[in-house]
Amino acid sequence: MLDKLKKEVLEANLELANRGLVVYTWGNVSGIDREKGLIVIKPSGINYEDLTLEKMVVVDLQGNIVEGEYKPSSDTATHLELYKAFSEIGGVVHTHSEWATSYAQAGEAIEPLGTTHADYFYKSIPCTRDMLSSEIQGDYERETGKVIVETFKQLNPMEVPAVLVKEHGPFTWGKTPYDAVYHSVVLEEIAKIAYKTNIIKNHHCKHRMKEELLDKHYLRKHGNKAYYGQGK
Ligand SMILES: O=C(CO)[C@@H](O)[C@H](O)COP(=O)(O)O
Repeated sequence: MLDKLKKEVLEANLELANRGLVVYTWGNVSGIDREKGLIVIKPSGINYEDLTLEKMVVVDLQGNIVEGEYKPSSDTATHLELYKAFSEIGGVVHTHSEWATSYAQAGEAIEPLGTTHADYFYKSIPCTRDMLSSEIQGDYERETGKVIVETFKQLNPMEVPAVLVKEHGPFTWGKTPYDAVYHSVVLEEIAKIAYKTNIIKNHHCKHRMKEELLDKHYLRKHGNKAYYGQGK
């Protein structure tokens, strides 16, 4: 059952690892067959290199295991909330990738700073609000999904296919599991570039080496003449 989707989800999980977005068993990818109302997701706690088609887990939209010997990812309830709320998505990814997770832990959105961002995400990439104690103590993963959906009340999830869950990490989505992984890879790059852009903007021109040291080294290497004087 769902052999094609299982293959897509397996390959998407392996792509996540190949792209260096996950360490050990962190993160997970799922895909949905909307006609059947079934979701294929990574098994919980299994290393990426040990993943096989047979180990993929099939659940229904209530999270009941329909097929598979392993426990579904501990984030399954979050994935399910997103599939229920975002009708156009076909795949969901969660990672703890370094740069996007750093923004999530800091509780900071990633603002659009250049065309690289704008090519993939229309507006800021939001960070969710603080979770309430009742949400944390309750079904945290389901409540995480509901808070993500709440964050997108005024946003189109197909225009901004990513979110930073505060004090946790990023979730991305797309029309297919591969599409969702693609957005995770792009998100990580954009987070890295955004951080470095902000560092440059806040610290640039505040520092310059000593002029005499610049002169001494450059002129010593270039025959005591500035390039224009070498006549070459
Ligand atoms: O966010 C978390 C833990 O903080 C999870 O995503 C783990 O990183 C992976 O859990 P499984 O998918 O293996 O249950």
